[in-house]
Amino acid sequence: MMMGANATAPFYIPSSSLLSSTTKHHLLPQLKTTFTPILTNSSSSKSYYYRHPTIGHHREKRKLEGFTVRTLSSEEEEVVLEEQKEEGNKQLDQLYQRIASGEFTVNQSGFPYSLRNGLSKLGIPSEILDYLFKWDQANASPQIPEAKGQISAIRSEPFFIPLYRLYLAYGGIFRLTFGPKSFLIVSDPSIAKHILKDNSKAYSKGILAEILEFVMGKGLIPADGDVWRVRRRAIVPALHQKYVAAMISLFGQATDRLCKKLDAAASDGEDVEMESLFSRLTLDIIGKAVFNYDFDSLTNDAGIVEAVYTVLREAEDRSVAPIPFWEIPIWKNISPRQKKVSGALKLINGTLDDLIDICKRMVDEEELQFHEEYMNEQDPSILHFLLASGDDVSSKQLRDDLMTMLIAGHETSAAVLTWTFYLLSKEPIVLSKLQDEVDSVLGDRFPTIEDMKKLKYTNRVINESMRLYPQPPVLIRRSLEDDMLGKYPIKRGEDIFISVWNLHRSPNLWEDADKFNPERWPLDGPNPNETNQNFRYLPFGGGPRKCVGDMFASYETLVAVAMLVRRFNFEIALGAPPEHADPFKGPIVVQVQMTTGATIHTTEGLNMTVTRRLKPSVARVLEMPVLKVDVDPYVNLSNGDTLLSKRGEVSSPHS
Ligand code: HEM
Repeated sequence: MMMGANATAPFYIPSSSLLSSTTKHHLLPQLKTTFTPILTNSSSSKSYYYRHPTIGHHREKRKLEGFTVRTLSSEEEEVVLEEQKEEGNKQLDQLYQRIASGEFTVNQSGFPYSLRNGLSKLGIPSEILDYLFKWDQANASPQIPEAKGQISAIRSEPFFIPLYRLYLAYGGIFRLTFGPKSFLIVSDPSIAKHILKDNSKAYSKGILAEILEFVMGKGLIPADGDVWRVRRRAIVPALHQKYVAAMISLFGQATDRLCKKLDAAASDGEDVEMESLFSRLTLDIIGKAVFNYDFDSLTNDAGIVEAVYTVLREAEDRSVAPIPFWEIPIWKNISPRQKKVSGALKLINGTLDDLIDICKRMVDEEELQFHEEYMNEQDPSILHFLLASGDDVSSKQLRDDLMTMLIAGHETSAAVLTWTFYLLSKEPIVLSKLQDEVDSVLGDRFPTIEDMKKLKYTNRVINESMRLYPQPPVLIRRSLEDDMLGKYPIKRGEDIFISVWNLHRSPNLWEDADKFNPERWPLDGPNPNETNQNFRYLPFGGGPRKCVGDMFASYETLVAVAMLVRRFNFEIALGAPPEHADPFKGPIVVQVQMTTGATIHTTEGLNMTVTRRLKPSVARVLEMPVLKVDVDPYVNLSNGDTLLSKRGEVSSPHS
């Protein structure tokens, strides 16, 4: 699809006088789907502004016949952006006023506090009160700043967004109270390091373990204490270097299947919903990698694939549910949804048991010489390694671990890919730089382990995407004993959210924190991680419970991004969900909305238009005199392609 000359210029539908309120009522919903509002009913001008990337397209223009529509001049555009910014500031001011009014602040209790409060109301200046109550302050421990609110305030948007606003107001640690529930929200790198690494023994997975029990049992993510120690020691060796290197060809083959699907969509001119495709890509990969099972979910939707998604959605819904409805005994038996979840779990568990049996038989028949980098060529899966290692474990525990890895290694990688492509669609310069690197490193080959080090810029793009969209956006812990967090004492049993989102987007820790800027990570610098970034960057967590699949996931996303951008260009599709001005970020426009379960999802999918790329080298050849031969490069082929596009497209990679 060609872009018009004013491709990104906002359009302006002059004031409401042109649109009667009935017309507006009937037409605006329609216009909204076609022309995305960047600000409606602005207070100063009562006008409607629209921005649409393909406004130059004839079909779109016709929809506005009967209305005066014109492009905003650059001065007008500035006014619009200024208005947006003002609107954002106004809302932020309102939030601060509400905070200052004490709406969110829990009253401290006790006689000294009441006395001080009473004297203050009588007009005694605060300096005098400070002097009088010095003894009280000296004896009391510092109190963690406290905020309270309505659960509905958090449920209207992804919960980490209000947590970010409260962080800006309350700082690196504060208590958030909703009715009887209370959480500590940590957004300070040194406190995060203390909890995750320095004093990690004093913390458990808390609520997370309770929520995930139904699906992961005592698998590695929810497990604590001895079970965790034993299982971690058994599983980590299975992800040795030789295994991860072997996985690279699996990543390549799976991505190639996705390329074929996109190829078909590009030929048919159909838009594609990339979020679900990424989810299927990573499900296919993790199934093979963990227990040698081909879900083939890119072509198959039924049975086990549907069961996996039923269970995943349930786990995600439970993780953001205000009350544990699933614990109501009668609910389990009568709720159709809960019955569906039980059925799905039964099917998955049965399949896993079968796979464990098959693998056990394979291991029994094998002439086995187990060593550190052991790998069965026919079945390099983690399950095969564990059984061959003589892992002395119950079938239930093994199943819990497999299920944990299936979930942990699936939605996370899919979410990283989704948001990376979303970010790339917004920054064509980054995309073309990325394509240059991939062209020169890979050519038409499948990627190999050696390429992983060479795809430096691709890696930086993914590092930056994981900074802006960390998966998961918060890490959950519970204190097992009294402890000190910074200068604040805390009691045993505190539920803690470490907001990776806040750490990764803190204006105090990052320059232009909200900007997608892969260049912030120098190509010749170290690969950023929690250690060299002093716990301000935690894409894979940190300390003893750091992700066991970090290298696996890094290579998986590298291969997928490299192979996809080599072959295609990606743009947000026409008719994708409207852009919304985010009042808290001034003129920055978010086009794809977020929602959460365990990872950050889009609300309506990532709809993209995918077009095949022309190889730069071919384009250059075509500019040369060679073109004088009798072949018209633009001649139409029977399938609607031109010869140019046929020749210029990057062919399917071959090993
Ligand atoms: C880009 C993809 C991935 C991201 C962003 C990611 C992120 C994380 C994070 C942040 C943690 C720490 C959780 C915490 O401290 O509470 C974690 C733990 C874990 N991850 Fe990943 N992960 C990814 C891929 C994978 C893959 C592919 C696997 C398996 C092959 C995996 C397996 C695990 C396991 C088993 C744990 C728990 C470790 C433990 O508690 O000892 N992850 N992951």
